[in-house]
Parts: sequence; structure tokens; C-alpha cells
Amino acid sequence: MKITVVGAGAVGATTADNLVRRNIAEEIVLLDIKEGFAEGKAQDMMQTAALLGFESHIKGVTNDYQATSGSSVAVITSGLPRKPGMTREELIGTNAGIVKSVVENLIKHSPDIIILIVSNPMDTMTYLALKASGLPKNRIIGMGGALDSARFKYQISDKLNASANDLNAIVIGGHGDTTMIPLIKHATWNSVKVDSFLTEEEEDEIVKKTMVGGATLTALIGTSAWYAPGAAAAAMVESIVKNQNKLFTASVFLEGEYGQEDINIGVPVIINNKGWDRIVPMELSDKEQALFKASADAVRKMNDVLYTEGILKK
Ligand SMILES: NC(=O)C1=CN([C@@H]2O[C@H](COP(=O)(O)OP(=O)(O)OC[C@H]3O[C@@H](n4cnc5c(N)ncnc54)[C@H](O)[C@@H]3O)[C@@H](O)[C@H]2O)C=CC1
Ligand SMILES: O=C([O-])CC(=O)C(=O)O
Repeated sequence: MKITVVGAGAVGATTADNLVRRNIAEEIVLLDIKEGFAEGKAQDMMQTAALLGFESHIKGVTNDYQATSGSSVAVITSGLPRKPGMTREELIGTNAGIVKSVVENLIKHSPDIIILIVSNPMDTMTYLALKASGLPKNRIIGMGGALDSARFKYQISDKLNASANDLNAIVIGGHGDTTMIPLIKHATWNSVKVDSFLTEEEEDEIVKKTMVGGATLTALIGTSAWYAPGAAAAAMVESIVKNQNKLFTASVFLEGEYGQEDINIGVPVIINNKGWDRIVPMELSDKEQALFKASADAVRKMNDVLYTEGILKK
């Protein structure tokens, strides 16, 4: 089993580090365009093997796609992160070209690959990867909801003074500051609805803090986050590799589900060795449905840029 991580920057290296510690693949290939960068990060990680006790091997390469041949899964993290004050959407101009070429290179060497997209704006990059590659829809998955849901649980756990591991809570919709939809009315604390412990004001505060979770960290750190993003990507890869059938929210191609089509956006899905296996339906309130529609409209507007800029052809 071989897993490739493209981009050895903050998120890519953290993803690879999480994967190598999980011992779930014989080989992890870390690829970056910057000469020697992935090689150095890989060597640093390999030097933790004797301390952490893992047997997986991680190899760093500079733009060498031959080394990725026969990968079962790839995680694409290559591209610019945002700076404080920017939106994820502003990254489209640079990242679209990078993601498209990386996807084409990966498929050339691993035609059966399942691809997890992390680069932002993630929903549009996932749509681009699907359209540009022509791969079956189940093999292209966008990572955003897994991270946003973990942040949502963090905010609830902070407010309730509860363990995040006792919470069940998901975020659907686009992975954007204004497009994500933390489903507070569905969230439970070991099956007890969390709204029975919270005022409306507290619920609003949790939702708002979750939505700007990435922007808050970007303002604090000066670039965007990597620990939780890397952990989220690795958890999804593990569910693929071990055929775990875990439920994550992920950006997948909709063909009528949740009232939307021709779009990649976050909905609950089962992740296993087919990629995303099936979409899990949820009963949404009128308000939640309206928010989902507005979120999809905003994501679609970003996708349109791919066509107007000639990156995709109709
Ligand atoms: N979907 C999500 O939940 C999240 C998405 N992100 C996104 O992930 C991306 C990466 O973020 P960071 O790792 O913080 O950035 P970074 O700048 O630390 O790393 C990006 C790496 O990509 C490499 N790269 C650029 N072009 C490449 C190419 N053509 N082939 C191979 N490598 C290439 C760069 O050399 C750099 O090492 C950003 O677009 C960021 O917005 C970040 C966190 C969460
Ligand atoms: O905030 C960003 O730009 C990076 C990202 O997607 C996140 O951390 O959620």
C-alpha cells in the first residue's frame, strides 16, 4: 500500500506525519515542487521512527511522479495558503492551475487512485479535480467538513466543559467563512441534544466561532492552520485504507441529493475503500435547507470562475 501526499508544506507534512505514525501504509511518498524540501521533511520524520515505534517508510521527492506510481490514495495540499484578512476564495487564481496539473500527473502514474483534495478554495478545487480528471465521482473527495466538524465539537466542548469525544456534531455546506453550516440543532452530547444545555445566544456564538475557525487561526498565526487540517486528512485516509466505513462530512459531487446538482459541497458521506461510498440523507429544517441552498449558490459562483477563466471548458 502506497499513499502520496502532494505539498510538503504545513498541512502536507502534518498529514504525512499523522499517517506515518498510524502505520497504515508500507510507503508514504511526500512530493513538493521545491527542491529538496520534501526530502528534508521526510528524513526528519523517518528519524522519529526509533522514538515513536512505527515501521512505515516515508520518502520525499522533488516533483518526481514516477515515485508515486501505484499509489492507492493521494492527498493534495499543494498551493498557496491565505494570509490574515484574505478569504479562501482569493486563492483560486494560483491554486486552480496547481491542482489541475497535480491531478493529471497523479493519474498518469496511478490510474486507480482515490484523491483527497485539501487545497483551497477546497469545494471548487474538488469540482475542478473531478471535471479535469474524468475519474469516477466516488474517487474524488474534498476535505473540509471533517475539519470544520472537529472545530465545531471543540467550540461545543469548550462551552459545555465536556469531552470533545463525547460529542456528535457535524458541519455541512461549503468550506468557507460564510458558507459553512454547523448543524447545532442536530448536535448531541452522548445522545442528549446540546441545545438543552445552551441558550440561543450561546448556540449562535458557537456557530459563529466555528464558521470563522480558519480565519481566527490565520489571524493569530499569520498563515492558515495545519495541525487539525493534517489530522482530519489523515483520519479520512485511514477510513479509506482500512475500509472503516466512517461517516465524515466531505465535499462530494451531488446529482440531486440535498436538492443540488453539478456541484461539490459538504454533505455526510461514508468513506471506505471505494472512496466516498454513499451520501447519507438528513432531515433538514426549512432554515437549514435555505442555508444549504445559499451555500451552494456561493460555491457555484466560484465554480463559474473556472469556466470564465478557461480552466475548464463547458
Ligand atoms: N481544506 C481544508 O480544510 C484546508 C485547506 N488548506 C489549504 O491547503 C493548502 C496548503 O496549505 P499549507 O500547507 O499551509 O501551505 P504551505 O505554503 O505551507 O505548503 C504548500 C506547499 O505546496 C507546494 N507546492 C506549490 N505548488 C506545487 C506543485 N505544483 N506541486 C507540488 N507542490 C507544490 C509548495 O512548495 C509548498 O511547500 C492551502 O491552499 C490552504 O489554503 C489548509 C488548511 C485546511
Ligand atoms: O483557513 C484557511 O484558509 C485554511 C482552512 O481551510 C482552514 O483552516 O479551515
